[in-house]
Amino acid sequence: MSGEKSLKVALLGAGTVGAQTARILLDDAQALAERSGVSLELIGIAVRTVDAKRDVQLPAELFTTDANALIDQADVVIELLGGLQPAGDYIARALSRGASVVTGNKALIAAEGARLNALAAANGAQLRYEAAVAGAIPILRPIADSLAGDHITKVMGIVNGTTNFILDAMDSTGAAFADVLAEAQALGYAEADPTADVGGHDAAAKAAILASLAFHTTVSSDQVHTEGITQVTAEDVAAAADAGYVIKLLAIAQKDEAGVSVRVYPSLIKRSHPLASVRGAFNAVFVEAENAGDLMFYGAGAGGNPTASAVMGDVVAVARQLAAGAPLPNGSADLPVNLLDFDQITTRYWIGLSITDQPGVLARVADVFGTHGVSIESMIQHGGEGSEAASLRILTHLGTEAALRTTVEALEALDVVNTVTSVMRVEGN
Ligand SMILES: NC(=O)C1=CN([C@@H]2O[C@H](COP(=O)(O)OP(=O)(O)OC[C@H]3O[C@@H](n4cnc5c(N)ncnc54)[C@H](O)[C@@H]3O)[C@@H](O)[C@H]2O)C=CC1
Ligand SMILES: N[C@@H](CC=O)C(=O)O
Ligand code: NA
Repeated sequence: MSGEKSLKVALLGAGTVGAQTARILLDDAQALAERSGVSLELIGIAVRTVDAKRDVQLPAELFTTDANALIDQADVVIELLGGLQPAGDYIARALSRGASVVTGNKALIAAEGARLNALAAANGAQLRYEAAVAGAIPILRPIADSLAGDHITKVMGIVNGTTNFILDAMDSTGAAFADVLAEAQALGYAEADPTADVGGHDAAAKAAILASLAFHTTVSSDQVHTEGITQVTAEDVAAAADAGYVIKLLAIAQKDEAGVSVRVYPSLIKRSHPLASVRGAFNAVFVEAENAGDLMFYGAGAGGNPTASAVMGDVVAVARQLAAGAPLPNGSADLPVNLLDFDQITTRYWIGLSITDQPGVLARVADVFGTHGVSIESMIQHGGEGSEAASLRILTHLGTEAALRTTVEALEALDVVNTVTSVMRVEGN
């Protein structure tokens, strides 16, 4: 396709992100042509319903319900439908005929990225997905290109806008999470099925993509230890605040001599930590590399316009490469991965207990921690006077997940413990 003065662009989907992408393609056509070295002609938009109400007024003649016919005429296909299918088949169809693809579909890339990347390479096509991780933030290209001469050891960040929006509102207004979720959905941050957000699966897909690129390997979302925020209560948020912490859903990909660990869970971080000030639907990602040291990337992690910006950045990158007829860069996603068992991970923990307040109870609880090799940093008790139950929040020093699991099991079996109300990790310094 090199040497063409115009590239035919097919858009699949005109939802939150697709509609804004179409707007930019149409409104900024001249600037995009100048930056790409080739003009980008939007030849059609595949949708389910041609006359559905949309966020942006778009020319009716562009709409079609025949995605396959549209893909078969395109040089570049932008997939913004979401979900594994039919998005996966559409992308494979495009790549198989040598058309390049830009997508924001983290669920699909985290599940089938290796196969689709191989298909792209085999057909001389490009597959780009900057929008899939942390919305508008340029993070995949910095990891894959700017840091290609370094060794990344850790990527840690807030990569889901919906859950950050919810946790931030719970922290600043004391709201319960169900009340804030509807607002995040209305603002276009949430996935079509918001359980992907609140269950941590969206962040897990992003963590898998980050780990794959950072460590030049293939990690899929089902290899990511995943916990969401559905169990986080207003009481947890308030107790964390009292202790000087804020709760954030973190995605962490880490590599050392022992192996690679990729995990997503709600974590306490100190209020003075830079991630604590990431508010609303904003995202932030820390990258640690051997030579570069610490880097931080921050910006809008969700929403139509920010995500469309990342999509369009990829479209221009694809177009430049096609216009130049340059050979595709070599990827290096083929190193074997030694994924650590989650039990081997070491962090600090914050454990909430409802206890029967009676003499000697604290000593018995402390003894359980000691017996399982988890050392306590601090213990805070609330309530209990004049009533039977008291709440206890315990912060530990470093311990393994295996030790934590057996500690929690032993606590649950203790007659003075009514329930273990929460178990969270503490991250950052
Ligand atoms: N909304 C956001 O903030 C972000 C979204 N993304 C990703 O971008 C993609 C699109 O997300 P949104 O625009 O938010 O979703 P959306 O649900 O607003 O839009 C998707 C559109 O595709 C249409 N669609 C779905 N299946 C179809 C099919 N088989 N044929 C024709 N049309 C079909 C839907 O009717 C809907 O209009 C997803 O992969 C999502 O994960 C990525 C980053 C941020
Ligand atoms: N639902 C996602 C959208 C962007 O990836 C989020 O909330 O971050
Ligand atoms: Na991004």
